[in-house]
Amino acid sequence: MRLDVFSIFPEYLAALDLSLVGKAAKSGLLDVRVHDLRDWTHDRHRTVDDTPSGGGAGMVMKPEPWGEALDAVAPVDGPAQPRLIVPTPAGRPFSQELAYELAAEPWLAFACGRYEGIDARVAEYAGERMRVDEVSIGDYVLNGGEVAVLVMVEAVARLLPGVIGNPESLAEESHSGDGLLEYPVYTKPTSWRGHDVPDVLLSGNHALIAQWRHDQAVRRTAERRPDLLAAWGGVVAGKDDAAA
Ligand SMILES: CC(C)N1CCN(Cc2ccc(Cn3ccc4ccc(-c5n[nH]c(N)c5C#N)cc43)cc2)CC1
Repeated sequence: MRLDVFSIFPEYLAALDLSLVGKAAKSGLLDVRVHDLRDWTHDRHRTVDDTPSGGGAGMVMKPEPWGEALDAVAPVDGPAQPRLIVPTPAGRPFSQELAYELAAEPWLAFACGRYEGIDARVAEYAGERMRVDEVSIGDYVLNGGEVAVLVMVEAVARLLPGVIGNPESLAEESHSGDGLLEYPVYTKPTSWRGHDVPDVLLSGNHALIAQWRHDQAVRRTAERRPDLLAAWGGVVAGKDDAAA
């Protein structure tokens, strides 16, 4: 997979050189290219913003640098086009489902806006030749799209074959698989500062362990994400499961 990221703070994306995404890039599973949007400005101040049409607070990102950047990186007459992801508070919710969908794409491009956002004509223009998704990572306000891109790239990259060591763990995660939050995890020592690993996990009885983990997942989901529990609609083994 090829990933292009456009930002006026390219150093913000240095985190993509680290850990899981960094290893995937070094191994050739990912081709990550970060671009400074100001490379497509032509004035002395490398201007990327201007006042909002119609008035209002703040500044809006000018369309010209974006148009030139997209044309340079994904030429109109090129052999392929990326799927363009534009983080915005007004976007469709990012989800594990969308992460899986994006993980199947050969080429993604991310447009990191700043100020009050990007001139709307940029998405319109790009939409004439590539799929454009305006996406939000949650109902809270950030100052720009870079953090959202780091979130989405990590969520997508870890789904790519060969990126994480144990693909089986993907099936048991929250927001994947059975729709429940995952159960609490423990490791050694079995007793730590007066807190013990639950006995069932030391029993060696895999059926009991599986049931306990399921019950814990249902309880956690009921406590923290009742909306997921409703969607899950699964059979709760005992009436006390969710309350246990
Ligand atoms: C009335 C008028 C003055 N208000 C002006 C502020 N408007 C909302 C507003 C607020 C902040 C920003 C800053 N910003 C610039 C690019 C950008 C990309 C993503 C996000 C972002 N925030 N939260 C998320 N989940 C995001 C994602 N994904 C934020 C971004 C952009 C836009 C609401 C209207």
